[in-house]
Amino acid sequence: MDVFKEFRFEAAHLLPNVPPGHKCGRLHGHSFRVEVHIRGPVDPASGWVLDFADIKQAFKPLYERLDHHYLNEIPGLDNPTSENLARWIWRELGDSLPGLSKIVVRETCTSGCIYEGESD
Ligand SMILES: Nc1nc2c(c(=O)[nH]1)N=C([C@H](O)[C@H](O)COP(=O)(O)OP(=O)(O)OP(=O)(O)O)CN2
Ligand SMILES: [Zn+2]
Repeated sequence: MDVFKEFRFEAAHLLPNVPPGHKCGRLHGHSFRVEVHIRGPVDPASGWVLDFADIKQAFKPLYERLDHHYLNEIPGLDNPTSENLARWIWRELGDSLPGLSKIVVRETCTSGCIYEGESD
């Protein structure tokens, strides 16, 4: 079964590799939403796959680095597309979250990406 926790943060970015005149080449901000999904069996004693609080704890250091920051200045996020942000979050969470199965990044109400690991 999958469980997930959603996080929200505010951040600024620009996309350095878009064609000249593209709106995303200009500095702008988003209220990003990120879902962190964990897959595993439901423990019969606790009745859960993983305590939601454990996901929150694992994401906290990333939240501190992302919220109200300029994403382009974060090492590894010099081209902070939704796709690169999802991959960066996956890698940064690393071994701290066994069973990590999916990262969903929503950049706006209408756009985002779903990342399910290095094979993507
Ligand atoms: N595949 C991707 N395409 C785009 C990304 C991205 O990360 N991956 N990012 C952007 C921009 O950052 C932009 O801020 C968001 O794009 P968009 O959905 O076009 O934003 P709008 O608010 O203009 O969306 P509408 O709902 O169409 O008004 C661009 N592309
Ligand atoms: Zn943007």
